[in-house]
Formats: sequence, structure tokens, C-alpha cells
Amino acid sequence: MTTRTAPAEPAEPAPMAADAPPVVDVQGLWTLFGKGAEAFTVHQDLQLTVQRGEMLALVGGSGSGKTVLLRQILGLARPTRGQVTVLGHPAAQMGRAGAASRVGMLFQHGALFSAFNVLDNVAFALREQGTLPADLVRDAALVKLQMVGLQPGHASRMPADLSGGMVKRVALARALIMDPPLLLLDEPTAGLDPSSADDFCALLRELHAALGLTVVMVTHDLDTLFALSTRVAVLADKKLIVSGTPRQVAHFKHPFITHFFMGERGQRAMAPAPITAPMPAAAPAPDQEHH
Ligand SMILES: Nc1ncnc2c1ncn2[C@@H]1O[C@H](COP(=O)(O)OP(=O)(O)OP(=O)(O)O)[C@@H](O)[C@H]1O
Repeated sequence: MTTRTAPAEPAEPAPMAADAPPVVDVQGLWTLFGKGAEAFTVHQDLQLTVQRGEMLALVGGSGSGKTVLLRQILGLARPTRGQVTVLGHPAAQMGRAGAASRVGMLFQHGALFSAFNVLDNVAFALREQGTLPADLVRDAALVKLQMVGLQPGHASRMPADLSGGMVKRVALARALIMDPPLLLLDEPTAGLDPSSADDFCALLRELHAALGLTVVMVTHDLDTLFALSTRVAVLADKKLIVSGTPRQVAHFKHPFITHFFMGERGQRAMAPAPITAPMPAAAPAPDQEHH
């Protein structure tokens, strides 16, 4: 089995002015679905703030409302009660153009338009805005392709001809086309092999630092969480039960957290990086030591 390499420490959030407003501010959020006997509550008086420069990982069990919360931050879904504010604006009132210039979203499987080539996928939101001539839109899309490590030669390829890692890169370039300060990632490394997942995490770290992005991601993958997040927020029991560094959160007593962090994968992801100094020639092979 191939395993991922031990992650480097995540980047520190960019320094902020003491009175800087949060990039994302969720207050008193209630989300209810269904009616009558079928009604159920997903979020119950949930609070969350995300400061500029953070890379926040949202974790929680299946059905705990992580994706619904991302959609509410993006303005695609409205809360039943409470406020979701993004860069000082109510998320639900941003409109499509406003949302694209403030928030970039990387959907779990890339969600590329299969009938459009790479360039047209990346350029889509900028072209739809209709404010720039076609050649500048094309140049902007090529710059974004380069930013995510793709070549101009990839621009004319169709999504069906791309590897999983390339689909993620194109989707990332598309999410960044309007230079949004906030990037939302839904399972950024899902479906990638360990080496491609490591490469994609490295790219996200570079772009986070180079562009001064604020990132909110949903991930079930502990390697990704440890590689990227400056803070982890845990959704359980319909609210945010704890937030802190990955290591702080891992020690919080809650059945979901124990299950999530304390399994074999969690222990491996939290283990210190292996020491790579060569063994002395005379050292016994490990399987001979206990005879
Ligand atoms: N538009 C909707 N109408 C009705 N129910 C919905 C709607 N959207 C989400 N739900 C329900 O809300 C709950 C939370 O869904 P959500 O997709 O946010 O969970 P999640 O935490 O992202 O789960 P997973 O980790 O499995 O993706 C689920 O029970 C889901 O079926």
C-alpha cells in the first residue's frame, strides 16, 4: 500500500490588523429541512468565525451539515435562521457575480463542464461577467493555468482526457479566475492517489501563501487535514463543538473525535516525521532484534 509522505507543518495565517473583521462570520445559524413529521434540524444555533489568512478544516460525521454550511457561505443555500456574512456582506445576497469575485469554490469532483475545453472552463465566470475583451479573458485564464502548474498546451484539452490530478488543478484555476480572497474546498484530495494528493496539498499551500488566501475546507482525509489546516472546527450534535489546532482538537473528548483521530490513520497522520538518517551498517535488521 502506498502511503502519503509526512506533511510539513501548515503555513501560519497571515498577520491581521487587530480590528480586522472576520472573512466569514456565522452567527446563530439554524438549518431545518423537511416539514411536519419529516422535519429535521441540521444546524442548531451554530457560530463560526474565520479570520483572514486561516486555513480552516471543517470536519464532522456524515450528514453533520458540512456541505450545507459551505453552500450557505457560498450563498447557494439560505439558512432557516441566523446570519452568514462573507467579507461584510450577507452571503445569500451576494448574487452570482458578487459571489464569484469574493468566493472561489472547488467542488469535490471538480465539476468541470464536460463539453468545454480546459481554457473555456477556467475562463467561464470571467467571460460570463462580460467586462473584458476575449483576448484578455484568454490571457487571464492562461495565467491561472500556469499558477496551478499546467502548461498552455493543456488549454485545448477536454475534461475527459485529463487525469484526476489535472481535473483538480483545472477546477482550482477556475475557482481562482476572479481573484477571490476566500477559497472553499470540498474534499480537495478525494479521488487522488497518495502522490497526487501530496502534490495538490503542496500547491494549495503555495497558493495560500502567495495569494494571501483565506481557505475553508471540508475533508475526511487526515493527511490533508494535517498538511493544510491552521485550525480545525468540528461539527457534531448540530453545532461547532470545538475548534483549535489539529493536535488540540484531537485530544478533545467526544465520540466522533475519538473515532476520527484515534484510529490507525489518525495515529499515522499525527506521528512525527520519520528520521531519515541512514542506519549504521552493523545494525540488525528490525525483524532480528527480538529473537
Ligand atoms: N436541500 C436539501 N433538502 C433536504 N435535506 C438536505 C438538503 N441538503 C442537505 N440535506 C440533508 O442535510 C444533512 C446534512 O447534509 P450535508 O451534505 O451537509 O452533510 P455532510 O456533513 O456534508 O455529510 P458527508 O460527510 O456525508 O458529505 C443530510 O441529512 C442531508 O441529507
